[in-house]
Amino acid sequence: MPAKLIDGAAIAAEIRAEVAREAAALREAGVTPGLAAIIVGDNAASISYVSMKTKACAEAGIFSETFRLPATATQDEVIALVRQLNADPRFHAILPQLPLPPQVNELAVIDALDPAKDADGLHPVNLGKLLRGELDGAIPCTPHGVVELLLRTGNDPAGKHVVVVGRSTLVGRPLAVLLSNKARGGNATVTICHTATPDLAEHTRRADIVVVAAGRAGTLTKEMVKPGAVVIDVGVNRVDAPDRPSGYRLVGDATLDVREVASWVTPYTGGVGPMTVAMLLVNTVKAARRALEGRG
Ligand SMILES: Nc1nc(=O)c2c([nH]1)NC[C@@H]1CN(c3ccc(C(=O)N[C@@H](CCC(=O)O)C(=O)O)cc3)C=[N+]21
Repeated sequence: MPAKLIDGAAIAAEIRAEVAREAAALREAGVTPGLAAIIVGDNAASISYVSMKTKACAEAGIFSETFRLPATATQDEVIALVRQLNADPRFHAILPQLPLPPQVNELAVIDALDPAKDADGLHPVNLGKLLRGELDGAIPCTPHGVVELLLRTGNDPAGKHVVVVGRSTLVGRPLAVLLSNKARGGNATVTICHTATPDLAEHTRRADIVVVAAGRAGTLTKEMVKPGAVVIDVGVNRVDAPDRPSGYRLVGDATLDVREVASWVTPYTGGVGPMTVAMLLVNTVKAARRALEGRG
């Protein structure tokens, strides 16, 4: 039986509707949740992603504004903008869209954020809280979205063996922490691998759930998946497609044939991507709630 496709777009819409109800309650209490997005330069993908995010904010009743700096902006200029937004009470969350130009150190920009306004959950204070199992702060959006996809398709990771392929600070490592925490969405047995792991297939074949977040097409193939396992594909890779007007198409880190053996898989689009956006909105209303309750 072919795998069922996980409808990330539908689950994300469900979460955005929950966020909209929370945003309405916050407005009722006198606080309009606000998100500030920062784009440095003219990267077309960044502009498109941020416009998806601000559109999602508008639909959920979250105020948002995008701040643009030229591609030549210095690190000090970016940090000055972050500090200005840290002090601006209209914004409860700040999103410096990545990647930043080479002259700007991304970690330095993230470190300059008020941890209470960290939309992505990437500030060291929030990553540290995550490691301590304190989940009241911002949680990295893509890992959080992966956990919600599992929970909301009846694939609670508790008691399962999850193999995460990819060790990035953005996805793989925070995901492994979330899955192993003693909390909702956690209690799994977690193995972290990467593309240089010897005998990667030996590990992935033992998994009840495989999450591929390696950033390389073809990382996970059918032979590497246990029959009936769940496959979550976080990868976004461009491959040449001369037949397309754009000249490329997007594929994940898993090959399509994993669908012949898995029980559930995420599609290349409409899977994890829309969840990343939904969880950004979750972090924004959580930050507004903390500010309202004086926990900011
Ligand atoms: N500070 C920061 N935070 C981020 O969360 C962040 C970032 N920088 N930089 C770039 C990556 C990428 N990212 C995506 C969000 C949504 C989709 C998404 O919804 N994709 C659609 C397809 C959209 C398309 O066709 O391009 C889908 O999967 O169905 C994908 C990728 C967030 N990122």
